[in-house]
Amino acid sequence: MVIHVLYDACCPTCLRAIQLVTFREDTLKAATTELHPWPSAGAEEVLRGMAFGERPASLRGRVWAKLSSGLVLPNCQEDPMRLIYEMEYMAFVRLPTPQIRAHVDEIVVLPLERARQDAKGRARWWSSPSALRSAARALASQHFAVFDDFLPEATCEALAASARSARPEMQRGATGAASKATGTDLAKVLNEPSRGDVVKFCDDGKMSGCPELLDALDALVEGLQGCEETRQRLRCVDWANGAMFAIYPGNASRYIKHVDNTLGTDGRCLTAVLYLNRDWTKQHGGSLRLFEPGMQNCQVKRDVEPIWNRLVVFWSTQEVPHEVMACYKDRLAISVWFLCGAQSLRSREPFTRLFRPEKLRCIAGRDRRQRLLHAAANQNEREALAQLPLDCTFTQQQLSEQARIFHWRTEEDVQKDQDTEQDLAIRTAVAKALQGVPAAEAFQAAVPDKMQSAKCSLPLRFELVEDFPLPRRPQDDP
Ligand SMILES: O=C(O)CCC(=O)C(=O)O
Ligand SMILES: [Fe+2]
Repeated sequence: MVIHVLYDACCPTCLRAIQLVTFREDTLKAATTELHPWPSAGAEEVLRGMAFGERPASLRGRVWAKLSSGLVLPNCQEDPMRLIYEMEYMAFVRLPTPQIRAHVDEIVVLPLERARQDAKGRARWWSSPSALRSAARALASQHFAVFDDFLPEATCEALAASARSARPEMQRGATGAASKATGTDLAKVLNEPSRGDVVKFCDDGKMSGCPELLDALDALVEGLQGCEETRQRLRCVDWANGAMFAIYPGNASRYIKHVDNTLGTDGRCLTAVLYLNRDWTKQHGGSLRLFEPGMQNCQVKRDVEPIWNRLVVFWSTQEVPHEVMACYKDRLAISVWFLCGAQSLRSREPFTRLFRPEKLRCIAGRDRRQRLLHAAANQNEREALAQLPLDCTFTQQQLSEQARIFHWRTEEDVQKDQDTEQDLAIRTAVAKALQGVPAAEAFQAAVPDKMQSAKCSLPLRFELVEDFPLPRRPQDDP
């Protein structure tokens, strides 16, 4: 299980990228890659193993990698950190120990499973007070909850049929980078192997099965709002976007580890995903992998298989980094995000979406105006909100005014606040190494002591945190 890396051995840019990879491999103290200079017999062998569509026309000036899942990462010479991310993942990822597994099952899986069985096939079994309480406890303590048999069978069938008929219109799912890219950059970002699904948003909620799905999800969220453990957190969660139909089309497609609401500014509070895959087995891959809190955390909390009529809900925050593991068969998922009005008021994009009823609906038939006012932090904000039309596009002048009243912050400002000194140091070091400074030297200067002996196993790509507590390997457990 290694990453096969093919590179043009005569290209200086490729060689610098490979130097960085070699440096990281040494400091990881784990064999994660096999390097194949091109041209060579070894490189030809790896190329022969690639499906026709994945094979580069030529490796001149290029670094390509083939991951152990079979997925191909093209053009790593442009961004070697993508490859280093994969190496770090292999070296650091820790599967749940039997103890973690038992603990998570005890809190999250078993209570809801018991409630489901006790309900003996009753529709909306999850809406009983005791089931809701179990779900609220699971969310509060482990940040996620799983519900099997969530919808009536006929609704699932309708949704699956909707997905099949929408498939020709589905487009590659976008990662955060897409919002900043334009033109050819955008095309590149949308062809990323980091996210391989095709998606379609059902904004008007009219696709067959959608009204029933949204109605059930609203009822669930409303139920959770009545539970002590989740009441405060869901206090201003009155909003939801249209359902996103997503198909991962096999071929080792996946969605790498991420947090939905990365900066905690886009308004998303709770993620709900319904899976509609019959006869799904382990061989098909495609589990939703949930990690312990913090993007740098490599400890897996639980893998959830995307089986027919299973709903998983989790916080959209840094508490739940997650990924979709490589899929080897079509995998259908429908996601809906529930948003917090109070958070949405604090920055421009989320704010303006509150005034676009065709993009963002108020859940459970609630009154838009009333929920807007409820989200306000003070009288001044309430007065401003009371005057705005509920469906409006803002002029520049209006936007400046709202920015002042609601103290909007830009993503860049928030990102800067969240960047640690080490993040900056690493970015600088990587840039230097790519300009030709020997990697050891670049990192020595930029991250003094951090890359030395005992601490050298820290992830580069994730935040470098002082004394980062590396989860223990399962076999280290007493
Ligand atoms: O399909 C899934 O299991 C989760 C997808 C996901 O993480 C996302 O679209 O943000
Ligand atoms: Fe996600």
